[in-house]
Amino acid sequence: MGTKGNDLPPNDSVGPRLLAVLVPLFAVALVLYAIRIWSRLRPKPRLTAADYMITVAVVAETIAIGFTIAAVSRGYGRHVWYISKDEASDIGAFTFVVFVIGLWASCFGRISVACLLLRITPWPRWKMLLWVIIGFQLAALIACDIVELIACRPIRAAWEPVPDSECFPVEDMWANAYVFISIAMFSDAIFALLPMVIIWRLNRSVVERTLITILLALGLLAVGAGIFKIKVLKGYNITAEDNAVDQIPGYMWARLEEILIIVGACAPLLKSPIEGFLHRKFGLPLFRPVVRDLNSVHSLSSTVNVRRMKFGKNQECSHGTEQSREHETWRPGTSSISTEHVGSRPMTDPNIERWDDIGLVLIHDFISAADEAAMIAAFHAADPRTGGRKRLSQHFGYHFDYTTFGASDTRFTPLPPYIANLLPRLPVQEYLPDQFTVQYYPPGAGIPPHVDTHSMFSEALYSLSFGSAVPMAFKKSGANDARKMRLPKRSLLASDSEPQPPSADEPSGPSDQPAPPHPSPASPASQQQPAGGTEQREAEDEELPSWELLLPARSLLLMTGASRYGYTHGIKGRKTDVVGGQTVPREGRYSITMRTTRRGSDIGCTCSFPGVCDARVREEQAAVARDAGIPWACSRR
Ligand SMILES: O=C(O)CCC(=O)C(=O)O
Ligand SMILES: [Fe+2]
Repeated sequence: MGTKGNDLPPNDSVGPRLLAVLVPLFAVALVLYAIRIWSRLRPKPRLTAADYMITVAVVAETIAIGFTIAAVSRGYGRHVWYISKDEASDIGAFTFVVFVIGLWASCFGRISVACLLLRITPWPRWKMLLWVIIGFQLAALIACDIVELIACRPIRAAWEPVPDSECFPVEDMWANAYVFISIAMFSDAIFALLPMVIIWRLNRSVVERTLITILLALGLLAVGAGIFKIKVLKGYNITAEDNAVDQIPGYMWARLEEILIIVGACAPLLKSPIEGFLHRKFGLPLFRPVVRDLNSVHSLSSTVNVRRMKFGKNQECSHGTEQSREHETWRPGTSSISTEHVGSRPMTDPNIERWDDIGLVLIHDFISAADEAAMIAAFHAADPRTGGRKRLSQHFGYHFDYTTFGASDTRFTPLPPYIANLLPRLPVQEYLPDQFTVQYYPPGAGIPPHVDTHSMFSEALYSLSFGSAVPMAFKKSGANDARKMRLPKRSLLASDSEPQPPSADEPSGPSDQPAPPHPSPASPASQQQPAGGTEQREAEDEELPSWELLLPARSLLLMTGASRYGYTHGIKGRKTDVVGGQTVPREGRYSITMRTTRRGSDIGCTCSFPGVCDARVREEQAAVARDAGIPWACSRR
């Protein structure tokens, strides 16, 4: 020993202080992890790759902390002169395990964050980057652990003196560590940056976005710990006699980094539990979209007394089976819709027509003639075709996905100014559309009757009409529509590039339906669930209320509640329409359909119109198949 007698430092240990920092923080990480997994398992299991990855990280860190405690109990943290040979050997072996396994905790923690970001990132380039990061993390983990394990022959020489052993040169081991640290820092920087970019583009309330950002920012603490680790490692002398004690600060920062990665990865998932807690304890509203009074946002209505528009309880697409069962009593024709209310105008503003009982609002002159001309020019600058017979579509924001009737996760086209400028003026401001389909309907083109997918899009749907007027046909959904939902293929395809199958629902010829709408009350027969076969169902569906509503050029239609969930809408493919008793030839008509996508656990629907809810239909099909013993793979949730 080089240091003798009085020169020896006192026989104390920094080990307990090391544990005093690491153990409580690790306990916090475990609690966060438990809450995360708990919230992902209830009401029904929704574990994703990110959850499995973080579980690997937590198991690895549990082992690392366990071996750290074992090492401290054998004297890790004491000066070398007060440790026996056996203790030194144990400490060396235990901390060796921690170095090898600790890498798993940090790597799988980062991979878990990457999996989470992959789910919410719409941009393919960022997705690619995330996959590259996952690849690098795995490669670095494997390479680092292999180097650690083969560095010394025999392996024991890595932590205790062994005669005639051979180890890699110290410089090579440092190079290995620096490569790993660089990859880690790069990944952490991306993880810190990317969520900010994504979250602030989501159509969520500012409060919600701020909460998610703060929670995600916790991950930045791990970056800080990584920087400290590098700092102390730089000053570390591996050949110093008392190097086990000198190692402790670097050891502590390395474990802190691992634990903070786990904390950072779990924290954003706590949004829902925190939201629920704030709601229960302090009565704060849930982060749910709320519908604003048209008066307060729309200049056209600023001087009139518009009835406040809210989603009634039986119109809201809410979560919870109990509530949805309760709503199953809803039948076409039994709501408070009657000719008394429908078609009347409860306000004096001639620009706004509304049918509150079915949640339908039509705002006339929503855009100016100059805006209309600019929109038409913008559409044809991108697609000059006007002579065809088929509907043409252009997609902005998340593209409409004609295979799922939802929105693409990956295809996103930034909004042109003419669409972006509409957003602040939309009546429902609490959530804004992020899926836009601009369509051109040449004379004779239409769109089959359909209910926009319940599970994939939020309640409010918009259709902005321009170019010319067209009657939109509404019909209460009946058993026949429910039957159609069960067919494997439905199609709204229409553009030349996306051929539209012929639809029996699109007869040509003049309309004999007047506008504005006057749906007749349903006959008692239609209020019963039909018991007979297809023909009987179709016959009964014929009796359901239907009407056509003329959508004038420059008007904005807002569908919510029953008109959104419980009615089909469509445009008959005709060359002429009867408007006010006059036969009017159709002209080219344009529309912008605006929808808000549901993502992740928001997908799915237990709303008041289960008969035509696509999510419910899939669940039913899966249940039937399960009961019949047929393996069924389809479940969107
Ligand atoms: O063109 C319209 O106004 C409506 C289009 C529509 O219903 C749809 O794309 O789902
Ligand atoms: Fe639609």
